[in-house]
Amino acid sequence: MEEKAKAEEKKIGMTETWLRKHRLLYDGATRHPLILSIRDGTINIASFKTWLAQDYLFVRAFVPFSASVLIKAWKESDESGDVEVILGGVASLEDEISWFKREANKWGISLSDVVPQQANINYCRLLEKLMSPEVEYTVAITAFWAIEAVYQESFAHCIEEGSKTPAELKETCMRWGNEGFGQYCQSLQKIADRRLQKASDDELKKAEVMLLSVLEHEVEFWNMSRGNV
Ligand SMILES: Cc1ncc(CN)c(N)n1
Repeated sequence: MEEKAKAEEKKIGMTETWLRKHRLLYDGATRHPLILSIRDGTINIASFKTWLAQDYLFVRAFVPFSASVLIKAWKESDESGDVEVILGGVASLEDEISWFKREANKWGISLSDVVPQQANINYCRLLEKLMSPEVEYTVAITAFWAIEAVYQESFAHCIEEGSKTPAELKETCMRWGNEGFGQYCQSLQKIADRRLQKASDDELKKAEVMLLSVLEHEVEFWNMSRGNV
């Protein structure tokens, strides 16, 4: 039976079907040693600072990518509600960038001196490719959901009961691990599932390959902090 029919039979979306199929890679992205070290309190602060500085640069590139998804939703979506959901995400990025600046200041990081590492350059390149008008909305929204979901799952794990996350890192974990962000990710997942249900086989293949690419880039992104271990 083809995957789409299997998903329908099990009453789960295509994204969940893919996450089950690629569990190992998804766990690699959401249960990375950096995340586990935050959760168990053994984090090396230099690793955290590397992640923070690199992620600031990533988020700056994530702004135009998010805007490009918004444009695709406006042009291609069959449901007007998609625009509101994505707009909410775009709007929150201004606050996120301000937060990065404050947080960097707190840790004595000069953001203007941060040089992007190769994994970051590669990931930002992927975002740029996704911004192309040739990339279908279905593929772009799948990537958008996956990028946000990895952070949500990762940081939510650090604030679950029993975690020993250091007090000074709790705010960072709350930023992506909070319930509101979780609901936003679920809304994105619903949009992606709705689009994938109607997608052609060719689009489905492209979206699945894109999901794998996002997960691989996320793992590489976390790995940058290993230079400090
Ligand atoms: C690498 C990365 N991936 C995802 C997110 C969440 N927007 C982020 N800030 N940085």
